[in-house]
Amino acid sequence: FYSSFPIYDWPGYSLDLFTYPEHYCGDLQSVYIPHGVIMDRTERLARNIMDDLGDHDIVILCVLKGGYKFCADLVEFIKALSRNSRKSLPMRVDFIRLKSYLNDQSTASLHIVGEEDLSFLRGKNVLIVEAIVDTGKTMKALLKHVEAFEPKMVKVAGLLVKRVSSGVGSFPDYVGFEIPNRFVVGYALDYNERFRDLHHICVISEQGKTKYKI
Ligand SMILES: Oc1ncnc2c1N=NC2
Repeated sequence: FYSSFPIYDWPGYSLDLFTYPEHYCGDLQSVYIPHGVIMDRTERLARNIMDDLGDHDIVILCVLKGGYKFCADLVEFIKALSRNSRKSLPMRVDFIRLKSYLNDQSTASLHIVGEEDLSFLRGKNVLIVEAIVDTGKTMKALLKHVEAFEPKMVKVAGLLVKRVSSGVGSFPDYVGFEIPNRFVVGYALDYNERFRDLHHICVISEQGKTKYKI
């Protein structure tokens, strides 16, 4: 898979080039992926998904909480394609809530919050939509859990992929951006529930990590 950033150690854009909430002043290091770029990449992923799955009936399984923005925007682009092209993709949208990070460390265990029964996936084509696949441990555990309900097919769309190439995890079928091992926030990605109200995907600063550390 080609790396989406030609130079691996891309530092991100200066914060002075964009707008972001005043209450995060000092808590961010750089704008890593501006909102507009996220949207343009998501639009192309929607076309790839439609090309592959346009003749299926699928269930979108949105992984909360971090995946809610990516999922909402991806579904909007798929809807736009379905009403403006010969192909259309009947979709149902369902949600699963995972909690796997404390501060910026994975807690390794897959913790499903709330409903664990996914029997509605039986015999269905499932597209799991997640904001970030880091080591891949969470996604591997989630795939095992989903497959136990015998879906017809399971595909994964991940906006960001970090270290899965060296980790235990499986590579998503649709990837927005491959990024180096930096802790990023924004576009619903959080650090201890903060920064979900940030438009762009940004690199958190040391001050931000300290300020919101639990
Ligand atoms: O960079 C990250 N930012 C937010 N959440 C997670 C990250 N990596 N794994 C989970």
